[in-house]
Amino acid sequence: MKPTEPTVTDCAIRATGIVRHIGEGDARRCLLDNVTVELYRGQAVALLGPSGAGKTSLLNVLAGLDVPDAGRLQVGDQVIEAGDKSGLDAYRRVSVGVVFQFYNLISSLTALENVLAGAEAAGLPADPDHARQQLDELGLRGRADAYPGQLSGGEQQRVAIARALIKRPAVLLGDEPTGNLDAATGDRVIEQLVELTRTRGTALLVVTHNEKLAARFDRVLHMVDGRLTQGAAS
Ligand SMILES: Nc1ncnc2c1ncn2[C@@H]1O[C@H](COP(=O)(O)OP(=O)(O)OP(=O)(O)O)[C@@H](O)[C@H]1O
Repeated sequence: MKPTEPTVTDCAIRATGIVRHIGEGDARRCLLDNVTVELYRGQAVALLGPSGAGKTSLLNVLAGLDVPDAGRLQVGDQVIEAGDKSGLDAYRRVSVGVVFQFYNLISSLTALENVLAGAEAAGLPADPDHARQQLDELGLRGRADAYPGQLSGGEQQRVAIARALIKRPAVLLGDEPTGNLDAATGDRVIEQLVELTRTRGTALLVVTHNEKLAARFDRVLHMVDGRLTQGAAS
């Protein structure tokens, strides 16, 4: 079931007028050209576009990993202007979870310890019961004490999702989170992500090349040459 039409108060994060360049002098080029986008609580959004369109660049700005040259991020009452480093650090730590194509789990830590590391990075107390519950929610009951090397790709990605969600971020971002998985496993991971988005009221944005997967989302954004061409308004 799709969520009801979002209202302005359902906005989890708003990025306004985001501009990002890279390089100097003649080599300077524009990666993000005045991008404005809103993500809503409980709404799953896919970001499609050709290779080099700027999808990862946008995700990295929304994740607080890259600093834009201009524009602002707004989450709840908090407004972070371009250049506000401490605001961006707090935003990244508290408000955003990110999952990547290659999971980025710490191989010397168990699944449970990886999830606890996600809580600690957000300044939350390490609560093993809560971390176990988070793993259970992702269908990983009984796998908490396994190391990443003992888990399948799909299981590792679900641990990475649990690690990102343990702090209950306002927004969860995925950069090709199924890119390293077979089609059936990728499908199940997306299904779980969309389901969790709805049950928890998190906003979800997933970069994908896969148009079939994109059809599983509530809304699809298209990016070309650093601009959102379709779907930026909900
Ligand atoms: N650090 C960087 N230095 C130089 N160029 C960069 C850098 N990061 C990105 N680019 C360039 O910016 C453009 C946008 O890259 P980006 O990774 O955001 O695109 P994308 O849409 O995610 O592509 P893909 O689908 O292939 O992952 C590309 O032309 C890329 O080569």
